[in-house]
Amino acid sequence: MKKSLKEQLPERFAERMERLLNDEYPVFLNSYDENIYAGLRMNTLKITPEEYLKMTDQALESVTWCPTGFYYNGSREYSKNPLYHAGLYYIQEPSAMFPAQVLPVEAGDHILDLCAAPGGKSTALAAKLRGTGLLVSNDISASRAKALLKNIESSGIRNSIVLTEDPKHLAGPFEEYFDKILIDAPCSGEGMFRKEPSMMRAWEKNGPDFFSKLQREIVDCGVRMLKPGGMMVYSTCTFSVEENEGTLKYILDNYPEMHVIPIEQKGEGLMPAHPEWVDGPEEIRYARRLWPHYVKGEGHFTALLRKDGAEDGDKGLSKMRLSDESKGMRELPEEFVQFLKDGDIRLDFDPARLILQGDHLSYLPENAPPLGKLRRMRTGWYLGDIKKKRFEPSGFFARALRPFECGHWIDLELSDARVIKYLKCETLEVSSELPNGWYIVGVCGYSLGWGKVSGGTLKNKYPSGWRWQ
Ligand SMILES: C[S@@+](CC[C@H](N)C(=O)[O-])C[C@H]1O[C@@H](n2cnc3c(N)ncnc32)[C@H](O)[C@@H]1O
Repeated sequence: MKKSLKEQLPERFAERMERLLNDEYPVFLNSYDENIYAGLRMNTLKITPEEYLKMTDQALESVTWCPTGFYYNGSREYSKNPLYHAGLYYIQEPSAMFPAQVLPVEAGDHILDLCAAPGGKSTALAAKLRGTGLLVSNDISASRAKALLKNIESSGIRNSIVLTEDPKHLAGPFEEYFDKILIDAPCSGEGMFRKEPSMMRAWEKNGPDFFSKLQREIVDCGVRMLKPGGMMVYSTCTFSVEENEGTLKYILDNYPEMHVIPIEQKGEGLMPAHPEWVDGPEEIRYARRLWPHYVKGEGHFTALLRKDGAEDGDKGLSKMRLSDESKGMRELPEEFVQFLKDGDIRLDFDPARLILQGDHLSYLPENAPPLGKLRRMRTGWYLGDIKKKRFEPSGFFARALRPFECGHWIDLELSDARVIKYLKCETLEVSSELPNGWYIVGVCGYSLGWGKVSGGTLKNKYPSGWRWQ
């Protein structure tokens, strides 16, 4: 007979939890018999929750600790919905919405998401920035960062840089550079055993001892990169004391300028952390534990910290120690100008922020830092390629455009069969009256990608890697 989830828990894990939770342990254990919760978070760069709820008859219940988050029934319908493909919402485990919600983001902030793949928290932080400032999303794993890049691009985020560096290589050049930092640390994943039972096997190989050491190395880098007066979120999806209260105690012991501060965001079932478990200072209690027997979500831990010192308001200007090898342009390339004119694109581009790397034309976020030789996947808004004296726009360019920014826009109703055909990269029939040229194909006013019209037929330019399966 197949073992229940409870019976599959690693023995050492079960023993530790029993010791930790005492009388509460049986209730905690029973949570493994309960269903997991599926969540989605609205991408407010594109739509507000109110606008989305008006558009749909879906029954969505609010996540109490995230105003843009909702529970849904877990049906595949949500990931097969063209509105999902248009980047209107991100599918995210409800407890995982808490850390980005907790970071108080202000317009113009320079934010670092240090362990960012696959981008659940980066996409939320970008939405909070509302197109201002800069988001640097980093993950040490280049393979995991591919998913991060796709999520950033399909969410229509223009002001981000995606790096794949070891945090140790970032700490020097970005010393005291960031206003806000989120460290959603690699961890032993105990809080995810119910959702992803395969993590139990991984835990047996590398558990809390392994991860708490790694977390300390990462937070050392994070603290260095935080400006005086800046704020940092530290989060994990594990229960272990070493990786949660233990890492906070490590930060407080080693960096007297860092303090754990109260989290303003309220929500049902959020519980205080436990300084007494590590014989640590009382302020550790401000951090929040999300236990599966108290919240409608998986296990998580989140702390908000502040570094002493006054914020100087001088966002992003710092002692960067890298040379700038990607200089902006003096004027817009001819091919790009022609494309903007033909596609009736109503945006002003500052040539000094345009960079050409090989064929790739990108638009840098305002005051983007020089990156020297740091390993990167994207520098800003990747617009397209200049090839054979022509500009070929990227899917990312399309995704971040809104109807009032582009006159050549073919908008389809959700019920139009051509929407799915488009997402499957098929050719579409369009009105023969449409002048030839590049067009955005949109659904309900939200951009999906490019197409090229010629004599009543639209040649599909949807990125093949994004193809509807
Ligand atoms: C919990 S996951 C991050 C999830 C992500 N924040 C999100 O919301 O989608 C932790 C990430 O840390 C990355 N990681 C592991 N070791 C790292 C290190 N030394 N520096 C930076 N990232 C690291 C892993 O590749 C993994 O993607």
